[in-house]
Amino acid sequence: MLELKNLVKRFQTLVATNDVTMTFEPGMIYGIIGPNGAGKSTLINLMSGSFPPTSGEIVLNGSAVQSLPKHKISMAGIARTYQNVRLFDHLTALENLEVCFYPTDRGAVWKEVLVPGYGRRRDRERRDLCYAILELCGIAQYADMQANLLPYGRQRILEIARALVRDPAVLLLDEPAAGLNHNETADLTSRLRSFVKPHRSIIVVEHDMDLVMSLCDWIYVLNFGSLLFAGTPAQVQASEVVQEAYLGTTDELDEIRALAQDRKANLGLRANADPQHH
Ligand SMILES: Nc1ncnc2c1ncn2[C@@H]1O[C@H](COP(=O)(O)OP(=O)(O)OP(=O)(O)O)[C@@H](O)[C@H]1O
Repeated sequence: MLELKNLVKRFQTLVATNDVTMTFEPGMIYGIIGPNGAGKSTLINLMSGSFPPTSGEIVLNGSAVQSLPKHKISMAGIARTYQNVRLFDHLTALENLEVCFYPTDRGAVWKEVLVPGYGRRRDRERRDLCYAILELCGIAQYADMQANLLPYGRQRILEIARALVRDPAVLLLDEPAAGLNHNETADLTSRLRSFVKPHRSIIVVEHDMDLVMSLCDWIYVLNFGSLLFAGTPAQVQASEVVQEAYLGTTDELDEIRALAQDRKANLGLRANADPQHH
């Protein structure tokens, strides 16, 4: 279980995260929504250790992790993806997953010397595991293709596949549907459901309301850095406080949907125009 306790993040005078307390139970998919600048990305950056909170606690399965460096938070079981694709462009899809094992390979060097065949067997096991994750993500046919040559939608799934390699307790997805077309988004939605595990929470920050409402078990709504509302998708949709503060009047809902679509399309165009983009 992941708990945020009275989390605060200040950037000079700006309070980007204002006394936020949230709980994420395993086996559930959570959405974090809110208007532009509400503090969604800041929250993901805090949870994944990209920067430390000004105050408050982040507790993963009973241990406070807010002071740990980013790689230790990742090893503790919090994995993330980014708004923009950050793959190793010139490695294959499979290699992009395999590299996740290397920074924590201490001790294995001795075993490779002392135990005949150890290195080869370990590499094969890892390769099989990575291939199985590509299969789970529906992209095994791209295993040997250089990452930057994959279609954009597949690159986004590959990022999620990479985040799954170490079997994380928490999977943080920052705008996973950005740049995806309608069919790709529908495919992503059903795949994300299959990534839920009894020991894992999935947390999605997303502007695509259809995806959030159809996918998430529980939604946290942020506004000006503070937690405005928490509830099921139905409760969020019915909430007047959310409609007023976030969605505006119900008449504006279609407009907001159209804006979200534009944003997705723009991100997709940008990514397609620049496959080297990080
Ligand atoms: N590194 C930073 N330095 C200074 N201010 C920042 C930094 N990161 C975010 N902010 C500010 O914190 C506030 C929250 O930003 P954040 O990106 O978390 O919002 P968001 O809800 O993710 O927005 P969007 O939906 O547009 O991505 C904004 O006012 C933003 O300008």
